[in-house]
Amino acid sequence: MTVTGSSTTTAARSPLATAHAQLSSAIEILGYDEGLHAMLATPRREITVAIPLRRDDGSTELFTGYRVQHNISRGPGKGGLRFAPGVDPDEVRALAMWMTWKCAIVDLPYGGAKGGVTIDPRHYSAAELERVTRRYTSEIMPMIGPERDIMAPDIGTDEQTMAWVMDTYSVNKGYTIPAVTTGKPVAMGGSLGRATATSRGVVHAARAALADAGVDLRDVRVAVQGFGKVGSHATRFFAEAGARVVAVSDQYGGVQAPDGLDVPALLAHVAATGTVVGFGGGDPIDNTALLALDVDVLVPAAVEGVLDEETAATVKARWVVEGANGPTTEAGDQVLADRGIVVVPDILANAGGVVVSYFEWVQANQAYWWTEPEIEERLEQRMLASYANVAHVSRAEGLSLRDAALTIGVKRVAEAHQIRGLYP
Ligand SMILES: NC(=O)C1=CN([C@@H]2O[C@H](COP(=O)(O)OP(=O)(O)OC[C@H]3O[C@@H](n4cnc5c(N)ncnc54)[C@H](OP(=O)(O)O)[C@@H]3O)[C@@H](O)[C@H]2O)C=CC1
Ligand SMILES: O=C(O)CCC(=O)C(=O)O
Repeated sequence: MTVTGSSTTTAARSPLATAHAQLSSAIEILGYDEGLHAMLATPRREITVAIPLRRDDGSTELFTGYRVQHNISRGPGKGGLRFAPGVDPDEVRALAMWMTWKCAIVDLPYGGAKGGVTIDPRHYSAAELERVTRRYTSEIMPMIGPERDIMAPDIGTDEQTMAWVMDTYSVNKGYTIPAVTTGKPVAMGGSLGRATATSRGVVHAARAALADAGVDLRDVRVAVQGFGKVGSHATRFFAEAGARVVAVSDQYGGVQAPDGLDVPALLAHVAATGTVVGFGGGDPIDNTALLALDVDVLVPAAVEGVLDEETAATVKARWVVEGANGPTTEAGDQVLADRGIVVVPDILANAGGVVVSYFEWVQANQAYWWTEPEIEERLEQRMLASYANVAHVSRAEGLSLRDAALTIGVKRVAEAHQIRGLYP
């Protein structure tokens, strides 16, 4: 297949190579032809923008930003904005493609999109990050909007970033348009429950997968890689549900305690120091060793590609529940499958965030706000129903959970194309 607009010569471990391999697998299972394959593999629209920054010290730096709308057949583009030093166009394309399948799997009226800026936010002041965010937003303005493409936080961005995007967009339009972003502060149109939604969804998905094997969450040991917005709340919810969280990490390193970490004390340590490293209630562990710990459930909740052919061979967990997007490479996936390890895939396991983003968008469009119990209940229903559907297809068709989820998502998107008359 020749795919225009995206590199097919990406290194075997790149997120885009992984995303393309996953799509190819779904296309083969579904028996779709090469024309449809090429269309589903190719982003509908992309923009690359230059972002000059006047630094606080008066010097100037230039950054590059991207927004990719992978698919918009089921509705507007939807997906996060990432600030990280490794952001490149192919990574954003992969992340946008995963958003398309994810939104379709949990049956949201959205396509898939993603954005990124190649910047390490740890090295810039809040005022500098605000200027970068506003310039990025101004540059991509023609592509976004509540009916076109709706942004949310991802790695290196947060609710403050979404407030700046929303304000920049609104000021340019001349009136307040809260529905252009989700994951905003609750005080200005954000939804209750969005900040914790991805993590709650991860725990719902883990609980459902364990239940399929007759295992209770209270009887498992969990390791979580990544202690940001997804990993930190997931750690808390696993512990609150009675699981024993025995290891966590961030990009500086990790901490383990075989009898279980004291999670409230760990959260207090991170609030005080900004890292899990140095927590007195455990021993140091590095990120690679964490993946190989003797646990029941492993939750990669940091970056892509950490479970490759080599590291997957060291995993001792029975379940890998993907909080991060794309943590497992194609080769890593095969190794895990060969070893009988159940992978609850990212496009299902971490969909809780976009589900509550959808709730936030609906609330903003109606200017009517739901209660937290309403949101939590609807999130749980959506996650469990989506998991049940994926598990059913997996059993009925003899597919891995990833292939089952992919075929559901890809099929729904292909059907939208066919019904709208865009294909054939
Ligand atoms: N936020 C959301 O709602 C959603 C996020 N996701 C995905 O979840 C993952 C995490 O996102 P999020 O929590 O929002 O991002 P954050 O920026 O809040 O946190 C990222 C975490 O990963 C750690 N990290 C970064 N690089 C590495 C590394 N090389 N090894 C180990 N840890 C590392 C960071 O460490 P440090 O704290 O030291 O910087 C931080 O703890 C991403 O894959 C994202 O796409 C998926 C769905 C929704
Ligand atoms: O909440 C959203 O809109 C998207 C979150 C996101 O970027 C993701 O699910 O990967």
